[in-house]
Amino acid sequence: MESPVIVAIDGPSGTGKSSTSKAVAAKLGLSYLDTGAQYRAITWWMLSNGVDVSDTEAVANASAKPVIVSGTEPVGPTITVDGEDASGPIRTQEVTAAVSAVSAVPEVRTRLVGLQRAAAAAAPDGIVVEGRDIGTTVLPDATLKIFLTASAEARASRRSGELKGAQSVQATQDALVKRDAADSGRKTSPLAKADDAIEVDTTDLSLDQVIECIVTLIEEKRAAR
Ligand SMILES: Nc1ncnc2c1ncn2[C@@H]1O[C@H](COP(=O)(O)OP(=O)(O)O)[C@@H](O)[C@H]1O
Ligand SMILES: Nc1ccn([C@@H]2O[C@H](COP(=O)(O)OP(=O)(O)O)[C@@H](O)[C@H]2O)c(=O)n1
Repeated sequence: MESPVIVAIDGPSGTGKSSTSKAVAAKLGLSYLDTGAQYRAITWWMLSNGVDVSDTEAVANASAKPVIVSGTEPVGPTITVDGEDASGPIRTQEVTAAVSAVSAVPEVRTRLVGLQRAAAAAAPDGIVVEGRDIGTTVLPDATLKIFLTASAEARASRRSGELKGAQSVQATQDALVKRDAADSGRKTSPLAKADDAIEVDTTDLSLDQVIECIVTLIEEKRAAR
């Protein structure tokens, strides 16, 4: 039997990681894990339980408490915190504004990286895992590593399409750039391209083109084994 294929997809916000990873996993019959959703989930728990997210020690001390479970089916990924569906509340702007501070705390990362490696090891046919440090830290031996990029303008316009006018494109772009800087500048496994990752600039590509490109790269890797 073929050994499971492990695909790491990293990159800044709005480059298309989630949409591409889900579609690629569904096409190839692989599992799917959104690690950003896990960082959002732990952040939501901190905010809901009165933990001051700017207090690193308080966040570290609470980091083992929430029970976070991710469902890895690409057509219907799920996330629960202490048994409660968290898929809606983790997408609020309040969580988005706080997540970089929480995800910079080493104890939070150690906890979630453990869950992420366990999910990859448990995937029967392989998995597509998306995030910021999958190729560099979580799964350094991945079969294929992709680093997605896109201009800040393209990313902001994609995101504000999703927010349906709740925020101006400029405000969305400013918030994205600020979060990328925090994620790239933190000490513990910052957002970074692994040396052996393939960079794909999605600025002028359609979602279908990006999906096709990654499916082809995976098939090439499989054929070479
Ligand atoms: N290549 C692309 N061209 C146009 N829109 C895209 C492309 N890739 C993704 N999108 C759209 O951009 C938005 C953000 O994509 P998403 O997959 O959530 O990015 P990320 O996970 O990197 O933050 C979504 O609305 C998605 O449909
Ligand atoms: N592997 C990962 C994934 C996300 N994150 C953090 O989680 C946040 C939210 O990730 P996300 O993928 O949901 O963000 P979007 O790009 O979808 O808005 C990021 O801004 C990072 O602070 C991380 O630190 N490491």
